[in-house]
Amino acid sequence: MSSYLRSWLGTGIPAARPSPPTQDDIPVISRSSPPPPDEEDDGEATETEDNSPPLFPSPYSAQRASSGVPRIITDTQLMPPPPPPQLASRTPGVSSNSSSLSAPSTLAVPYTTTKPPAKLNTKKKGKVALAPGHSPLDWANLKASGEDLRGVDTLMRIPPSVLKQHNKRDDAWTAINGKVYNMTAYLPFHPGGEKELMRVAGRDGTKLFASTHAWVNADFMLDACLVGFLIPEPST
Ligand code: HEM
Repeated sequence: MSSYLRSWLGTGIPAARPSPPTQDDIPVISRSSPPPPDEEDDGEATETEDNSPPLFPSPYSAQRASSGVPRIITDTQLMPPPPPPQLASRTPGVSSNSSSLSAPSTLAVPYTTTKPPAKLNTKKKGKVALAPGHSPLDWANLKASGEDLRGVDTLMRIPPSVLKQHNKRDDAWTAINGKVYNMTAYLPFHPGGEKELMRVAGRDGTKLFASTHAWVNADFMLDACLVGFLIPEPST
């Protein structure tokens, strides 16, 4: 049994010992311990309660006598730690691995924090400052007011030649997706400005409208301004 324990406890302990420990090398055990086996033991429990666990190895075991208290081998003793990374000479975001084909170092600073942000398209997209009382909400209120924004009594079939005549600021029509709108009242409400809106006055503005803001619902914005439907030019 003791040889088994010795082999178990001896795992990882350097084989070469300077000299076998003497009795003086064995640590003094100061706590109350069971009497040595050669002392008399009447087998009765002691009166004071002793809840301390027995010492291991047993204070009088051959194991303790021969080798002293076994050393506890730590992981560091078994396997030396890796060499420290060259933190001082490290360039943030650049892998210390020289191979360009290798995977990026996990210590590398995330790409997003090292790369300067791509230049945002700061070019003004053309939103203009609308005059007071010409916000989108004001336009919605004007539409709902019931005021006549069409300028015509009935919906018409409008050929391009007729549309072309309504190309002035005070009389501006345009066709979008086959519907013709009188956009005169809307001009000061247009977030892109009157000038841009006038580019489609008197003509089919479907293409320009869609390429500028396909997300805008022209049918909803100008429903109160509908004057008719675009038809092909009648042949003469
Ligand atoms: C005739 C129908 C049109 C209507 C109902 C209309 C409506 C609108 C609306 C609601 C916005 C605000 C969009 C937003 O904030 O997302 C807007 C912005 C704009 N519109 Fe129009 N628009 C029309 C035609 C045009 C045309 C023909 C042009 C000419 C290029 C144009 C140029 C612009 C521009 C440059 C902006 C600012 C875009 C931005 O800020 O991103 N619009 N328009």
